[in-house]
Amino acid sequence: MSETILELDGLTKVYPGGLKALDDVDLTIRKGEIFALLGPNGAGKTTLIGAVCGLVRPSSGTITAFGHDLAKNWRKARARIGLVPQELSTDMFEPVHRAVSYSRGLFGLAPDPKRIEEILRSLSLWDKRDERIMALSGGMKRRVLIAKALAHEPDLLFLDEPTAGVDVELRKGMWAIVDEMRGRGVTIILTTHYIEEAELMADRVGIINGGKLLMVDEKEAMMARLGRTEAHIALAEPISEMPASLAAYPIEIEEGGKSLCYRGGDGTGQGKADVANITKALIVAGVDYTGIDVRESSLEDIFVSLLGEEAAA
Ligand SMILES: Nc1ncnc2c1ncn2[C@@H]1O[C@H](COP(=O)(O)OP(=O)(O)OP(=O)(O)O)[C@@H](O)[C@H]1O
Repeated sequence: MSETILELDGLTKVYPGGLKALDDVDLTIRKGEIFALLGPNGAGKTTLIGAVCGLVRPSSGTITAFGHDLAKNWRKARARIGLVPQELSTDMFEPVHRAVSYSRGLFGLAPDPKRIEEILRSLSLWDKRDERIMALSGGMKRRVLIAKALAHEPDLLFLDEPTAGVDVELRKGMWAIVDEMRGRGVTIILTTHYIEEAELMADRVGIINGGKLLMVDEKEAMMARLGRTEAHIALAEPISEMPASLAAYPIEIEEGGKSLCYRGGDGTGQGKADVANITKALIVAGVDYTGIDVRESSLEDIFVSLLGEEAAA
């Protein structure tokens, strides 16, 4: 088990006015992992990041980063944490290079032009280094945000919706950058609406809604535990009754008898095996079919059904 670098214990934030944006959140982040925090709008993701980065004062609970209690020793821990916020709020009039160098200095690190050049080059910003940030495209501005966060060589990096509103190409570029940072041993916590992004990048996933962390698990384990298989079998002739040999399966007659729908399995291949057995049983029962469409559920299906269950509870 690798080293814990961030620990939230009972973290709660109640905003003035009474809104509970974080509700007793416990979370442990391990060195080197990519953790995706998934949640709908207003779930509390940005508040959680803000609490760790010193932008939001927790109402109760503790945050321990790199062994320091943030309430007592904020500066030491904060110097090792980078934040790529959703939007650029300052520096608009500054040239790229100066803004990024300045970010490094903010954390008390000595100037290191070589390192800044390396960062700017890796983000394809070197050619733009003398341009004012305001003159850059949205995608380039986002890269500047990343460059600023990397300038002080953080060990823990927060990416708040890194690819919201960016085109597919830049999104892929961003994933490549995240991958490269992972390779350098940086621990990454990213928030995202794009579940595909979590599915692709994350080692572990946390699902947050209404300030509550509903579930945290290894991505693969979550998908195996909560995943389902859905199969639609189109029949050659409509049927009105299910063959008796299929009674034990989670299967229903749909489309007025024209198709059968199987919803079951456990995300580990059981569903596919069931579907194979069902098709054999259909042949034995003399029910002919013309096509089968099998789909394994995605993290998105799991996410949607978890939120749905919570709303129904
Ligand atoms: N400064 C504030 N004062 C009062 N309420 C706030 C403040 N900041 C956030 N909130 C509220 O707290 C809740 C959580 O907001 P937060 O920004 O953390 O959610 P989020 O998960 O990051 O959402 P999004 O995906 O839309 O960015 C929301 O209901 C929001 O309106």
